[in-house]
Amino acid sequence: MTSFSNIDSAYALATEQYQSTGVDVENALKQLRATEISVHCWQGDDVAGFENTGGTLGSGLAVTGNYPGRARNAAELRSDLEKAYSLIPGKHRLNLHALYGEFDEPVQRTDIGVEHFQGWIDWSRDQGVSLDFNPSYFSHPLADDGLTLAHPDEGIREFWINHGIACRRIAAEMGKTQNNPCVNNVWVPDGYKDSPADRATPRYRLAESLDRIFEEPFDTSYLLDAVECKLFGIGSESYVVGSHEFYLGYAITRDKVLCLDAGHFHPTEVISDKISSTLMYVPELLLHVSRGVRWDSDHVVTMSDELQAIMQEIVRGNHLRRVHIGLDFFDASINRIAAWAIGTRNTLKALLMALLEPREELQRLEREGDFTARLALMEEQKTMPFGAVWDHYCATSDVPVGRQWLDSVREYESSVLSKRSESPESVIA
Ligand SMILES: C[C@H](O)[C@H](O)[C@@H](O)C(=O)CO
Ligand SMILES: [Mn+2]
Repeated sequence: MTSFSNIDSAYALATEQYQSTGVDVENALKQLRATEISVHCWQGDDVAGFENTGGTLGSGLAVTGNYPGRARNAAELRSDLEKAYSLIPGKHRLNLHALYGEFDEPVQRTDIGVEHFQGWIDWSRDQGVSLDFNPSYFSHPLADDGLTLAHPDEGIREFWINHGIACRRIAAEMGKTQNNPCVNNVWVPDGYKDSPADRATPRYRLAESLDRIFEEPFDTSYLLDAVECKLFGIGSESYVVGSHEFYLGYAITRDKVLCLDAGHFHPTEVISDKISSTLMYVPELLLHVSRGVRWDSDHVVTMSDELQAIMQEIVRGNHLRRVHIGLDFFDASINRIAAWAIGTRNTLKALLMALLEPREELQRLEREGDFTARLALMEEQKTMPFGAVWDHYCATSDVPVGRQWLDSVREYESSVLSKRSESPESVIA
């Protein structure tokens, strides 16, 4: 275990070293502390939610693994989230899906209201955790054929439009209560497994449905509408109605937040290179920080080159105020709280690394055409004592330093998670 005096002296040495490159470590930590990551609720229960309809996850989403201890109700999910937040330095948000409402009896998705989320709103106030929201266009009989807002059947389309309208109202209430904008992100699975005969008409239908959903005006100081594209999913391998080009055009023409999910593009295509260009035309971005592996877009976030590039882009472009950083992964093959801790800590670490770059110097060298020095300094940066600054940040934020967080997860696993039944039985609490 690292002692506090070792952490302090390593931090003092690191600060000196960063200072010699012109980097103000305290200022970097101030910016890090001010950045709230929107932690997604669905890692905690394998995207099951609390509708208790017995339906299975579908619409191109799949969670693999059967690690014991999945949260089976809102009380368990909140307890697990509190545990996860206690391992992550800083104050962060919670990203809720509509199917995580608390329902005493079956409620149609068109009829959900803020009352079904009062438990979450009260919890969020007590915890000082602001909420973001998402309509749920999956795990429902009316989404079983893979079409929702672009469905050719008007009645089905209408159902999903009304779900979208209900969700915006809930999100707006959340935003008002917490006194900061709730980002309400729309992702629909719509697409075809095989080559479509008509690529255009479903896209017109999707745009029309979205326009209907967004008709009701809300102040952007408490509701921000975001739209999320995808290249392909399971069952929509040949065609996705809401492609990148579709939503880029939609967000630009309707002044909406564009969501870029790191797992939603071709494996050789990266979202880090899309941040600066899309921000020229849309007001703000929402990122779903994720990690694609082959066909799966949702692995736990690791300290990959792309994660670092995403954070570098945000910081180098001075975009922190216009980019909402959310997470999107689900892994049921490992301890779910550890998954949250690993993914969120990595996201913050990558952001801190980016904040510790001598960016003015790097950009000056580039302007002057000194690409030799630019490359040399970028490479030197990789062996700077970043870990000492991170450890200091964790210690001063009262969260475990280094690998100690894992002990805390293990303790929770044996005292809480292991007591949960393996059956998918749901307990209303
Ligand atoms: C559960 C989320 O809404 C979902 O992961 C969505 O954001 C997505 O990325 C679908 O592939
Ligand atoms: Mn996503």
